[in-house]
Amino acid sequence: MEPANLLLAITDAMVVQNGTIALQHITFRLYQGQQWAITGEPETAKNRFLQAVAGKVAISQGIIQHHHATEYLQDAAGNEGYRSHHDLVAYVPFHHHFRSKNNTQNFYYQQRFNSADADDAATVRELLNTIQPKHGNIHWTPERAIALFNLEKLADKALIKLSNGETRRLMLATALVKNPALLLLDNPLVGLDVETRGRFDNILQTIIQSGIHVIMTTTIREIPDCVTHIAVIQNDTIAAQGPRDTINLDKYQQPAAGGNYALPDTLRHSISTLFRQRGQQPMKNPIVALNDITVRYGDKLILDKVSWRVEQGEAWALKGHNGAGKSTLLSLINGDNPQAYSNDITLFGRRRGTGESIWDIKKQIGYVSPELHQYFPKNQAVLQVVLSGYFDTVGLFRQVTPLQREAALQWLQLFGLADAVQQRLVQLSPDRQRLCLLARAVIKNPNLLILDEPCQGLSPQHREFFKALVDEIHGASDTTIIYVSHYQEDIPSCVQRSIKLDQGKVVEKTT
Ligand SMILES: Nc1ncnc2c1ncn2[C@@H]1O[C@H](COP(=O)(O)OP(=O)(O)OP(=O)(O)O)[C@@H](O)[C@H]1O
Repeated sequence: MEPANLLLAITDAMVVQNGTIALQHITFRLYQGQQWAITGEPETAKNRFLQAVAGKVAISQGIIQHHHATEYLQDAAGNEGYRSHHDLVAYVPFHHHFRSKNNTQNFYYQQRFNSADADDAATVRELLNTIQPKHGNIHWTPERAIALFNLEKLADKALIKLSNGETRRLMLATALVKNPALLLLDNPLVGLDVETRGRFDNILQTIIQSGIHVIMTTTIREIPDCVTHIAVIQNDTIAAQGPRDTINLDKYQQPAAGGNYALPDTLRHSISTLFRQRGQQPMKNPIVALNDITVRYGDKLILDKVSWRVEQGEAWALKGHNGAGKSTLLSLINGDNPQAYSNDITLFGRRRGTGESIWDIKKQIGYVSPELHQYFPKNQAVLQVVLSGYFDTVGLFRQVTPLQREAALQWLQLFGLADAVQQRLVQLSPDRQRLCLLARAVIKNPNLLILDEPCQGLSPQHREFFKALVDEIHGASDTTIIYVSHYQEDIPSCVQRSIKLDQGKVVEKTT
């Protein structure tokens, strides 16, 4: 007989993915009143842990018992309808799966910037109103969830129009409106700005006080105060678990997270060779010149008289809160926003709207962003994804040369993805998918690298690796860099200039 306060029991579970063991010997108990953080590395294993509890991946050995649902399932006896413990579990994944109103298509990546296309998308409130908890115990109404996540001003906005951070907040609200007993959060702080992260502990407290139990994956640096218990994953199993004050987290911090990561000499050599191999065409300055840029959708002003000049070889941080206008600004530079034509923009020494094609612009730019990651078709092989970076397409539709193929394999090797070359992107965990897209961004040795939250969801080790890589690329070439991050410590040291937006206005510039 299990104790009455045992809510979830996992016993000797194993998860196998693509023929490889992702997790094994997992034994875990969640008791009433406990809130758990699952930390450690790799991201894949943490992610699979949550997915196994959520029932998104099957365990191939062991048992998972949802005792929290016992009463709910017993109540069903004789009742209409099918009941499952899934009704009481809400899982917030890294990526959203919001669909258009007619439910037939996913959004596409530039859709947001073509506002006329957005009519098919439900609004925030409409989406929340469609969620019907299967049980009668409703505390979290759509309005309460909107208030908790500060979504009031966005409530009547189409989902597609939301910024990355706004979307993350909506995903959390969506899960809450399901009124779950168990809330599973996959890296919930990722993509949130400093202010929202500061409020996150209070938000979680409020959720917990309403009777919900939380299990979240997170990095060691970001375990919220209200977490009572910690499990540390190492490789494919739980290396330590227990009450928060009994776990010596220092033991599990990767040394690389200290910020002194140095690329091994062999890697540095490979990078400068890869960059020299292709060379860059001489460029006309300025790389970017924006003059009094204004972007508006309906009566909403998104960018308000923004001026900014970026010269070749400069490295800039683009800062600002969620919804400040950063991605919109970048969409003007990388050719994804039709409002570029009605503004005074010069790119790579040429005024926009003077006969250049979008492809002329894109071929100068290596780009990665949360939106690109979200919408990138994930059924292609990793090698193809990286190779598509040569052609600025989101799929590989052309023949590649043996040299290009060789370079792609080298980049994959550098990014630690050599074992995944033939796998489809979807088979990789989100952090490895991100690495693959980063390799895709750098492969053609672009004149301008636009890195919009490139480290989002990466492990501390991968983050440090990537920062060192950007420094190396910047040192080895005169690549211009625009870098967006909500974490100061994620910005590589070569990035010395910064511009900050607040509600679409430039409020700070450091040159
Ligand atoms: N087509 C559109 N119609 C109306 N509003 C829009 C549209 N596209 C974007 N917005 C709004 O413009 C604002 C700026 O969005 P943007 O994605 O540029 O922000 P951001 O600074 O990149 O935010 P984050 O840090 O969350 O990624 C947001 O409030 C967003 O909801």
